[in-house]
Amino acid sequence: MHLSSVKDKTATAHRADIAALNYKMDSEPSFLRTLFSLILVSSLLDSVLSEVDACPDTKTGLESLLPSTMSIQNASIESVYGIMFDAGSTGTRIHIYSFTQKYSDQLPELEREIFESVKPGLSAYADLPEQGAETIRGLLEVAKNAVPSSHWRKTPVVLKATAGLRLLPEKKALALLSEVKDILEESPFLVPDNSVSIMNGTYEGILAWITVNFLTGQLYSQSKQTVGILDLGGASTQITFLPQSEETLEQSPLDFITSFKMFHTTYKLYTHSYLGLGLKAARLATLGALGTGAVDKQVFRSSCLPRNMESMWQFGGVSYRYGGIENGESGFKSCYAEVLRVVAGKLHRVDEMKESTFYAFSYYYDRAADTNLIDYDTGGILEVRDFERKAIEVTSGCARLFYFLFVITWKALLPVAHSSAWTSVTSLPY
Ligand SMILES: Nc1nc2c(ncn2[C@@H]2O[C@H](COP(=O)(O)OP(=O)(O)O)[C@@H](O)[C@H]2O)c(=O)[nH]1
Ligand SMILES: [Ca+2]
Repeated sequence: MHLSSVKDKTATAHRADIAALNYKMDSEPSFLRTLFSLILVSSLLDSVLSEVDACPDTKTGLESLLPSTMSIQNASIESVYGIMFDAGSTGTRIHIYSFTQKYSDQLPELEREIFESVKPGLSAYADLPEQGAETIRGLLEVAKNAVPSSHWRKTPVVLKATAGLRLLPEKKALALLSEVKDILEESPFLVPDNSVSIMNGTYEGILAWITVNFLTGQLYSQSKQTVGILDLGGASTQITFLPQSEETLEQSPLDFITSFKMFHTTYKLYTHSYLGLGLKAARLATLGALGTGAVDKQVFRSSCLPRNMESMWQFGGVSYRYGGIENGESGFKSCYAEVLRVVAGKLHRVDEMKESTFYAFSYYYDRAADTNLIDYDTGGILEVRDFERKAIEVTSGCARLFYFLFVITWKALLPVAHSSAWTSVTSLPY
């Protein structure tokens, strides 16, 4: 099964009837923008999120994650606003949404989204929580300009952190969140209880799956041919799909299967977030630099890099020197073996994925576009083996820094590393 995919390059706001939820990819080319918005808006509803339980066979209130619940606390027939921070491992992004509700008995429509981002992410300020929280203050200024002052006090603001903070020692993560909460509370916006937290990896996967499948029309179609999702972030990677085979349900680890009820249907999803196997965290592990902190003058070497290459790289607020192995091995084969050691024993593979269709985004998209596997503007359809082919190509070519990044991207696909699996690479535009 093929799916076309698009990348919405329009940075400008568009009108999208998210209430109707009847997007078809052909008829709504900018649906991907809406897609990410939905994930985030769903997350705005913290009370709802707290009902989602990752335990197997738990019925949840996920119906209420749908836009029908977006008439949050400040609903009226005028515009309503919501502010969502996505505190990712590589950057913090603010999404400011406005909705309109023409008639009080109708659902609100997404009218506009304003987006801004800063780098690095909060986790880079693990030892400087106040400074980290200041990055939020800057983004809140954008929100103050976007939301009319008459609406500030009724506009909820929520921050969800992902894998960067999950990887930090709890004390440091909590210190950051507490500073951030203080900054939000100093702002003129509405700060609901529990508005600043770390989102668990299972929610992250489920929300992305729900959103993609709503927007592709699968959840309310008769056939319910849902698609899986693959999200490759900086510090974690999520895979979520609806198993068709009993074998998958029976043979998967218990905590990979999550049940929830939505629209009178119970979904049993396979979902897992691999913490530490995001693109950047996996690269650190391959370099042997994970958890070493700032090591002065040490150069972390890998056969994934050209022999004579040496450079600096930053992740999570730490600078690393890294380079190739002079007079040593270099190239795809040895690089592959190195990366294999990092993922060995950590990945769960399921046979039925061979036949499945996935939507892949984040670094899957970025790297595929960077290496011309897909068009940056329109996305494309790929098979896992296309990533592999490209990895071989760039590692055996001239000294391209890319290739290190690339092999990891490909390895990170291993949860679905059956080369016949179709992957529709899509982008969630900024
Ligand atoms: N298109 C788009 N991509 C995003 C957005 N936010 C994050 N990304 C992508 O996510 C990747 C970075 O992951 P990040 O969220 O920082 O790390 P995580 O905490 O491990 O999920 C990059 O590929 C980004 O391009 C967004 O709002 N839109
Ligand atoms: Ca992310």
